[in-house]
Amino acid sequence: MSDKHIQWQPSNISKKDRHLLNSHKSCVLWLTGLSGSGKSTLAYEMDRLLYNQNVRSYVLDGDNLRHGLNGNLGFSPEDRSENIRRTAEAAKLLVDAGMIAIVALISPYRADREQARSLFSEGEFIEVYVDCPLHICEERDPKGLYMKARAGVIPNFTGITAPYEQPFSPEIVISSNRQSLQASASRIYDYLLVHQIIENHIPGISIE
Ligand SMILES: Nc1ncnc2c1ncn2[C@@H]1O[C@H](COP(=O)(O)OS(=O)(=O)O)[C@@H](OP(=O)(O)O)[C@H]1O
Ligand SMILES: Nc1ncnc2c1ncn2[C@@H]1O[C@H](COP(=O)(O)OP(=O)(O)O)[C@@H](O)[C@H]1O
Repeated sequence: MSDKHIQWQPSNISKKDRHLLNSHKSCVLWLTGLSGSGKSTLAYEMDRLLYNQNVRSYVLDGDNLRHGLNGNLGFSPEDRSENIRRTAEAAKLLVDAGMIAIVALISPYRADREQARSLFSEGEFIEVYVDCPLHICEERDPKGLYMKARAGVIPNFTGITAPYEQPFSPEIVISSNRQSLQASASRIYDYLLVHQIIENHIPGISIE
């Protein structure tokens, strides 16, 4: 809650000025989906793709944020809401700084995602549903967490003992069990081009 004695300090440089400097617009790519659906893999692939096209981007990954900014939060519905609120505020700062913020959070509740969306202007919040059937995520189990959740070692595990609410109308749907990683990244890249958030840039430094 903001205090009535705290005033907003305006900047001399607008978001539009930063877009001019960067030669691209800014937005948030909000990747939501089950654990193991491929959010982090896709987020970092997008980051590399954008970097190689001279586009400023940065990944806010749930696991990483829970080591610092969100380190005091657990997995109750209230803590997940707070996790999403803080991450959305951090993404808003990156968008204000002229960057493409790539958020990879399970963000299982629709209401929390809608709250996050409400912080942004029209067209700035791009919800990407990383769709993957639970049984495939469980087969992948890249961190062995589903096994622990089934064994009762991890409580409130999304998809097993806690809910995941699918988005009703995400801007982009990725089926990570049917599309390759490269095809998924290209799909998002094309969305950014079509919506004139980025243009085809002259490639700069290349990261393999
Ligand atoms: N109970 C429970 N449920 C779901 N996930 C769990 C849980 N406990 C730990 N983990 C690990 O934490 C990562 C999810 O963190 P998020 O910040 O993305 O979650 S949330 O958006 O607040 O729901 C998640 O990362 P991803 O697998 O990358 O999604 C897990 O590695
Ligand atoms: N098309 C795909 N897109 C993303 N990940 C994929 C794909 N196919 C297989 N995978 C694998 O699925 C796993 C997804 O793990 P991760 O990216 O950590 O998911 P999440 O961040 O959603 O928990 C990785 O081991 C990745 O290699």
